[in-house]
Amino acid sequence: MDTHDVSQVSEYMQALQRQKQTLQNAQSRKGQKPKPTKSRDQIIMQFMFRQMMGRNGTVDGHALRSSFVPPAYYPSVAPLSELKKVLIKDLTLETHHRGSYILVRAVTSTDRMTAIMTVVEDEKGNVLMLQLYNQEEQLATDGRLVERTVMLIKEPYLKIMADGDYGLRVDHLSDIRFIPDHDPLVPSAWKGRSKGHASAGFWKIKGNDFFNQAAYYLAIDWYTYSEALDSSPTVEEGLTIRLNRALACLKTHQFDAALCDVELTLSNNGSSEKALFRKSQALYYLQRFQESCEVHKVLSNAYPNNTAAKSEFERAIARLAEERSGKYPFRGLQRVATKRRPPLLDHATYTGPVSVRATEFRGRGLFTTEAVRAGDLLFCEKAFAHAFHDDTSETTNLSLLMNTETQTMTMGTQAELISLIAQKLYKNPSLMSTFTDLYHGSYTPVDISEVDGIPVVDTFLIERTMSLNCFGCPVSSRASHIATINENKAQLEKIKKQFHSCGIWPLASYINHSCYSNARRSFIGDMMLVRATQDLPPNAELTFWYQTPLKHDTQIKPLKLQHWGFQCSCLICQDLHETGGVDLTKRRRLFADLVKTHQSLLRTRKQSAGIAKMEGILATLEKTYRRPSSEVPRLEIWEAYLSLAAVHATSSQPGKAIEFAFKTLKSLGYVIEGGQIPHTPGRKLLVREWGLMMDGLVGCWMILCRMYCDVAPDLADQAEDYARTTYRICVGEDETFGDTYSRFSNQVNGLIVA
Ligand SMILES: C[S@@+](CC[C@H](N)C(=O)[O-])C[C@H]1O[C@@H](n2cnc3c(N)ncnc32)[C@H](O)[C@@H]1O
Repeated sequence: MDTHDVSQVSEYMQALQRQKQTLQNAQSRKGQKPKPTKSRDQIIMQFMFRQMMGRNGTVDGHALRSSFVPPAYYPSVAPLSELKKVLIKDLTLETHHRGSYILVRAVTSTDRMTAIMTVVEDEKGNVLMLQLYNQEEQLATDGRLVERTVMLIKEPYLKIMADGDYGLRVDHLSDIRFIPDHDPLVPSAWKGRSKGHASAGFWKIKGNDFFNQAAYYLAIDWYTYSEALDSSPTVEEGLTIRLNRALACLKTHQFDAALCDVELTLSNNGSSEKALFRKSQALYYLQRFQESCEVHKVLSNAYPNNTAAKSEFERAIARLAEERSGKYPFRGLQRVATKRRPPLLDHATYTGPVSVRATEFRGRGLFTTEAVRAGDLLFCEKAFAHAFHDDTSETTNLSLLMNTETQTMTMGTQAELISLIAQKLYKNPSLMSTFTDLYHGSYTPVDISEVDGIPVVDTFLIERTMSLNCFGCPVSSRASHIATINENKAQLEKIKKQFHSCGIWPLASYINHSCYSNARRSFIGDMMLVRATQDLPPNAELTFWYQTPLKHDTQIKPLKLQHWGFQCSCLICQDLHETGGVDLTKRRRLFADLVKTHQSLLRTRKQSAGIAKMEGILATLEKTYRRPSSEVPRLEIWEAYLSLAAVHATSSQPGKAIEFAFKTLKSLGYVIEGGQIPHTPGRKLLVREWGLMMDGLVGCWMILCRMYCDVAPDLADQAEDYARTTYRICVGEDETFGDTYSRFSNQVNGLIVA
């Protein structure tokens, strides 16, 4: 949704076709034995040369990676004890070697492209390229994967790589294990100097050394040896080691594991200060704020002088309050979102009056649980995962993600988002169902969630789910709103690029699409806010746009929603479908004429002829609609009306300006009572029914407010209130309304920021 889909762009379609051809060629060799054309030394030299030479193509001056999603295959769900060891010579091309595992050792350092790459050898000294997908970047830098690291790959997949060489490709995090030196699986020829019988204290000190060097994964390994080996730690030592490991787990975002370690410590010593503190932290980062506060309560009673714990307690209390009330310090959120990179905000999810239920025809949907008013906050959700693209930075994480099976291509941070989700689930399996419950089309996942005590994470399930549920997002909807209103091309272009950032918001993912939507999403950093755009009764199904219908310069035609496998059947789409060919052709012609006349009106000083022409076209265009606008909004004409309202406001014609502002609102389905000129004092301005929500409507209400100041002052505040509500819906909050709009602005639409 709002991602940069380039599936229909010919330049990229060719790349997709080429990739398909490469795959087909590779498939034709499936099952064959590889015929190596390069010696071990040549493969290693070539890899090191590429490491030195650097990267591939650029887009808009930025390096662009291509990321190909291979044909989907399942992660290994077999316990290691059931797998048979094989060597490189036993592998065949384009084959998933089910029932086997291979043990390899890195013979080079790593290189980071779309995957982390290294050359590996088996026990016979034969070598292959190894491509590890979806791993966190630190894997290549924090000491976990260096020359001589031993790895076990379950059910290995040997493929022909893009350059024709052979490589082991690992897409699923749970298919690879990094094997410590002391492990019995490591062949004696590869073992370093054995430290197998050192004391628990020795292992702990080694772990602490790594911890102090911020090599947290290695620290965890050493702490773990001290438990696993026969080093007979004392009870005291065992508890300390667990506590240290819990801290290293917190540092590496393995909150489930941290909880597990502290729980064990607390079962021995229920009042351990460190264990309580670490527990409260793990719960906080798992967003279990209520539980975190409960642990903090115990902690603060037992250790009232722990100042660090006190401030963390305050933080947890603030999150709990947000979670319960939906009240946020929005101005502060906006400030942090524009400064922090990536713009990840430390705030809680608020779930308002909504719940997920089955719909009649479109799977599950999100419904109101009570009556809500236009502008009400339905929920404010922290991203489950968020991949940020910083357009101002020299380095980039942009990639072209291509899936030949689903024929889709997106330009942006989707490839990174897949990796982030995979890592999060692998590290915290307690969060698995939040993501895997989301809609994933026809993909059938494996039904095993854990093997040998390790979570099974299916990258292809993540990819399918991500592609159907991912939202493109700006850093702040306020910035996009301002750029839209200013029609600042350069800024709009920049904002559009920011939609290369994307994320997953699970609750929002249950909202189905309708062009005639009744809810709207906005973003502040990685928080998505969804507000009602209409007054809604209880049990109303919420809908928003997957794509904005009829954006500037687009044709009158239904949205392309094939990617999600449905056609919109809302009233607008039904009406478009039912409108006869003659009327539609006429509407298209008139619309094109309107856009042209509008553009020349903006360029000329002598506006009267242009205004008259536009009014004439609009009057004829109105006749091509069969149903009243209160039933079916008229998406093609509201902008022209708004423009005319602005023109009349500029030339101090309040009557005309108010008339066209009302026509703008009416064309979008609004039903308004009162407010017409001449005004009867005491008669209120009331939106009886809200129509479609557009950014431009804030300015429309501000035009009304300013005109009323002259001709019906008692209505000015009401119009401004509607402007504020409209702003709140579009931007997410209204704390910054006064910083953005004013009735005393130089611009007729009230905007006061450039
Ligand atoms: C992001 S999910 C929305 C939640 C989904 N309905 C569920 O059951 O989880 C997107 C999928 O919902 C369905 N969907 C959304 N809007 C729809 C609509 N207007 N008509 C039919 N199906 C729709 C499509 O299957 C689409 O691929």
